[in-house]
Amino acid sequence: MSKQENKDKLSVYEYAKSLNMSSKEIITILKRLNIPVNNHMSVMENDSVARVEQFFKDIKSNAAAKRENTGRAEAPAKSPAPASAGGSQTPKSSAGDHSGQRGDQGRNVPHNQEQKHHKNQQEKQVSMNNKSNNNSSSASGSTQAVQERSNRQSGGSHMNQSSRPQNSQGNGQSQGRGPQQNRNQNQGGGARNDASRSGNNGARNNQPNRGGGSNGTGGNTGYAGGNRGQGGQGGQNQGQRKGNNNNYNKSGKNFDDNRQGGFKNNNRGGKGGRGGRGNQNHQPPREKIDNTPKKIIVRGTMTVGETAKLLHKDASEVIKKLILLGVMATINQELDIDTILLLAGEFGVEVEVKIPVEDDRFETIEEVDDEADLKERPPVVTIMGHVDHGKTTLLDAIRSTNVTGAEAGGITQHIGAYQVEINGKKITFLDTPGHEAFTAMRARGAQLTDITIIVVAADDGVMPQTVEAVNHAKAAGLPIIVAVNKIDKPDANPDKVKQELTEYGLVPEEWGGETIFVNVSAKQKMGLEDLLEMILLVAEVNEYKANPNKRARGAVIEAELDKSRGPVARVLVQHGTLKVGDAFVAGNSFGRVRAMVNDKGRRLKEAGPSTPVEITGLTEVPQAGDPFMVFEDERKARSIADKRATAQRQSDLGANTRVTLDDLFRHIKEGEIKDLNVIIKADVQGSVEALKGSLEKIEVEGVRVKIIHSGAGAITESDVILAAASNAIIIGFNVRPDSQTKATAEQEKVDIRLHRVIYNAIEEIEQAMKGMLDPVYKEAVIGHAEVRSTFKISKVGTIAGCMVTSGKISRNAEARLIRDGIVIYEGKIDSLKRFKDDAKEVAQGYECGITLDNYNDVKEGDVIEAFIMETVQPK
Ligand SMILES: Nc1nc2c(ncn2[C@@H]2O[C@H](COP(=O)(O)OP(=O)(O)OP(=O)(O)O)[C@@H](O)[C@H]2O)c(=O)[nH]1
Repeated sequence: MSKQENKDKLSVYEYAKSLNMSSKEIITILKRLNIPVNNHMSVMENDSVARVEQFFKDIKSNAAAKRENTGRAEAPAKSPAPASAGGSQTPKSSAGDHSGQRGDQGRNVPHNQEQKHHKNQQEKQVSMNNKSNNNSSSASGSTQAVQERSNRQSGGSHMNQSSRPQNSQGNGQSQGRGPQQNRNQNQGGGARNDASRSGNNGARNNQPNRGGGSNGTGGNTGYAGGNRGQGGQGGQNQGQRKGNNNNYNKSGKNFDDNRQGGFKNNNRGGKGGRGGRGNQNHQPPREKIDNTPKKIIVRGTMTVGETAKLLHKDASEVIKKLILLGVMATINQELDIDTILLLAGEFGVEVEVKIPVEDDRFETIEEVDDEADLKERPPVVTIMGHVDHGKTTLLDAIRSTNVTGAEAGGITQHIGAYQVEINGKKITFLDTPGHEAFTAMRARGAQLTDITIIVVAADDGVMPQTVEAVNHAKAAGLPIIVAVNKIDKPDANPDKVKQELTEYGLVPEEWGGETIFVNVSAKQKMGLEDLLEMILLVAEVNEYKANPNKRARGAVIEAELDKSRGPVARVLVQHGTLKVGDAFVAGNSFGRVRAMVNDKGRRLKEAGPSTPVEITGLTEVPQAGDPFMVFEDERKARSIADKRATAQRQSDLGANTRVTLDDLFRHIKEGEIKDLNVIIKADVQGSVEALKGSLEKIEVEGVRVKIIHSGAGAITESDVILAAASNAIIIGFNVRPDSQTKATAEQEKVDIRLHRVIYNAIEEIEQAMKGMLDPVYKEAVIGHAEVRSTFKISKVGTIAGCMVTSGKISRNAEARLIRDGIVIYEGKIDSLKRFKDDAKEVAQGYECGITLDNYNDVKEGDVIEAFIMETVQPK
């Protein structure tokens, strides 16, 4: 607890995270305690923390007292064996961790497996405490603090049964720990750190997954968890959270492993006593013969009433149990699966969770493999850079010089990517150079690339698209290697390139930075080996790995309809191994791999991670960037493809999933957004810098503005694609998108905000982040007219002879004059005439004369955009 106080003030979110709970749960508790709280970003005052802690304690002690009573009443003569005393459950496999653990402490048995479990247990405890216990040493005092806290949350509760009889035996847990146990504690801590760095803690630790309970990080079982004293339940619940992924991966077998299997395995942890390991030899005999089922199957959330029915209990009995678990519920209240698991555990009922995995959204299935199953794989590289700086030449040069001996002479085939070999290691190059293609793929959800090479011509230096490429690579969070090309040219100046790139955060290693620069000449084939070696170096540092021993998944690089072979897809296998005969889904199409050819034109039977292959056997042509995955049979693949097609149709019609300023606050409130990604385009660099500087200073409740790209010039399609891929909004200052860009933005649902006053742009963002943006008016462009000629008439000014090219121009609309994508005037239309007559409006395809209010510098080729301000229904 004292550690808690030492902490700097945390937000609800951070606090919840430190307890492995959700913000929602903490907010519920705060509300229940009448502590004012707004959302997950609200600050947790020390007092609030203390009260929440107290709340946990109260619940815990209530539960302990209650259990003690029940324990006495139900099993007075129970064996002191720790696990069996814990009420109804003696965990089987996964629960074995907990029970074994308790046993360990008492017995100090240096049994390997049990130690492992023990370690896992510690890991979990520590990881739950990651805020406060980083410094916690092996001293059992601090251990106790750690445990105490973890106990409050979830599985830890079973450790905490100090009030229970069996603990008299197992009290070594935290106080009487022998040296060996202390060491374990340390190991646990260390492991936790590792794991959490990888963002993967539970999963990694879970490796054998036998100990679902202690391994799972799903301590997020809610404050209710504090009550559950039963190890088995704890195990059950936590394991289930993560078990989903782990089971999938570790099995090494394919299909079903991501489904209920995961739950099922872990659930056994919740089962009372059946098959308990070794020393947990006796299961407490059921005291009363009742009709409580041994096992229930849960397929999703249920109301209290439904749960009670399933458990063959009275609703009142269930509600009572829930109160003890810290959940105030009415009969019609929905219970989430975690709570149902807890509840069932309280009644000693095993739960099998059968949540239909959304196979149709298979790209979202996260797979976490056992470290042991991961094998090194070739890095996947994309080449980007300014036009004519030599991307294609470089790709060709690498390809032609680095084919392996055996393959030399083979006919190379364009399959969207190719592999070269150097020093016995392979590198995969995607051979559609350019950041647009790269980001377009990313926008479709395909993250194919590991490393980007930015090609800069040494005689030309950093150009606009070089900067774009750098920003696109950075937005994707990828390592960058700079290939300074054309060094054979007499006017080549590689140092200038280095100098220029420092401005964009790419500082060469020799200047103290971290970016690798390699001088090459694609044309003369100089420096290519260096470049490849540097790629391998980056790959080595980043340890790109994949598990080849599972069903394949990856993404479509490109696809087309071949006259003789039907739909052909070129895919990059990213995980697993793709085999001829595999049934698969690619995007919304499906098929069975009929034939598979590599980039050398050779037929393959199998293709492992990072291998590009061309496959035939599809029913339709998928799109570049579509995810693909292998399924157990064609029937399944067909049904998934169908579902995906339907879902896509619906989402095409449906809501906008991209962030917009109008719904930004909602995203922030729901914790979906940590950074507001922004792309800035302005007429001059000065304005870009000014906007950048001001926007970067904005911070509202921990959410910051992150400028992912900026530049002077019109808003381009590439900007829109980057925004779509990075969930960004675009701010245009005195610039406009052209019509094609606008159409793409509409299609991709990218929010473009155009301003002429910097202050307004900043204020708009700030207000949106605070949820105060309530746009009453929104601009609606009604038409465009192109200036075909101009006439100067004294006293009137310059009349623009125009052709209305889209929509209409209305006399009372507002107008802006655009020259080369840049807004040079914004104001009112002064007069609108058809021939000599005043006109109210002029439609597309008609000529008209326009004068602008107080503005005469109109030139041929300018575009007049007419717009009106419309009221917007507040969302
Ligand atoms: N001297 C010299 N010329 C080169 C070198 N690399 C490429 N070039 C030339 O530069 C021109 C452009 O090369 P590309 O490979 O087409 O450039 P790119 O970046 O792929 O161009 P886009 O596909 O249009 O974006 C060609 O005429 C090449 O022959 C080099 O190392 N030295």
